[in-house]
Amino acid sequence: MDMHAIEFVDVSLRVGEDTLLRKVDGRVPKGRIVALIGPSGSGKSTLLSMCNLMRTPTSGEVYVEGREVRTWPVRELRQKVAMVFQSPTMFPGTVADNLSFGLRLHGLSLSNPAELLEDVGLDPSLLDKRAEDLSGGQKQRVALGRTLAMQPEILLLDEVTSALDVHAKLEVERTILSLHESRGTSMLWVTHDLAQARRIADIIFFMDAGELVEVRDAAAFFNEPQSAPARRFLETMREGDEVQ
Ligand SMILES: Nc1ncnc2c1ncn2[C@@H]1O[C@H](COP(=O)(O)OP(=O)(O)OP(=O)(O)O)[C@@H](O)[C@H]1O
Repeated sequence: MDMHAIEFVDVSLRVGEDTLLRKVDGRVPKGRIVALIGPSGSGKSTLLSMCNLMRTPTSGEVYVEGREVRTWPVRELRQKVAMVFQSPTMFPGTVADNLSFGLRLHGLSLSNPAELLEDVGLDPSLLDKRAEDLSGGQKQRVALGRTLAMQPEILLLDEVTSALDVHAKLEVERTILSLHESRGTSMLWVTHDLAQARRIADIIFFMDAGELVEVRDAAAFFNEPQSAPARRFLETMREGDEVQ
């Protein structure tokens, strides 16, 4: 039995002259939340993209539930490992249409859209509204609901609250945490918000210049980062006003 949702083994990615990822080794244990943090351009989004075959390594392997990603049928993999982005795209049509979008691509329909909407903290009366008329926070919840309709076991979250105001950010964050509790979904969550990383993470992955420099228990990391780049990063972020 494999206890890891995702496992990176010596993963490198080179594009032309550039090395985007350098010998990344790390594990996302099943049912845990890993916050992926680090300076802009350090390779966080690139690392996420290796988990569902949006990109493939130049060398090394990525395992999802013990199976190397390149041996998964791509549709099956993307059902199991779903991604939510910073700015949710709403398709023309109603909220209900948007919730069932992924399932329809697989020739399936959504059995209980009202319940799904409640799961992401929205009122079922919104089902018939035009999705494009929703607020940013509501759109992000619909995007989450659309992803959850596929019943993924692993969620890749790429700065999913950074386009939201503080109130909507906390609400969406709480929604994700309660889904995590009820469904046990494993998560690899990129965030620029250190206060958020402290609130949500079991484990921290700290990246710098394409390397996964620290993989640590979250409390231990914030108490005492071990590497010089992590210490510098925490100091810079604490001086900035991004963190409240
Ligand atoms: N196709 C590509 N070819 C060359 N360089 C690329 C390509 N895609 C991304 N990069 C570079 O790879 C580096 C890592 O990018 P990535 O988006 O993964 O960083 P990030 O840590 O997610 O940054 P941010 O926090 O700003 O979103 C950046 O320097 C980026 O410019």
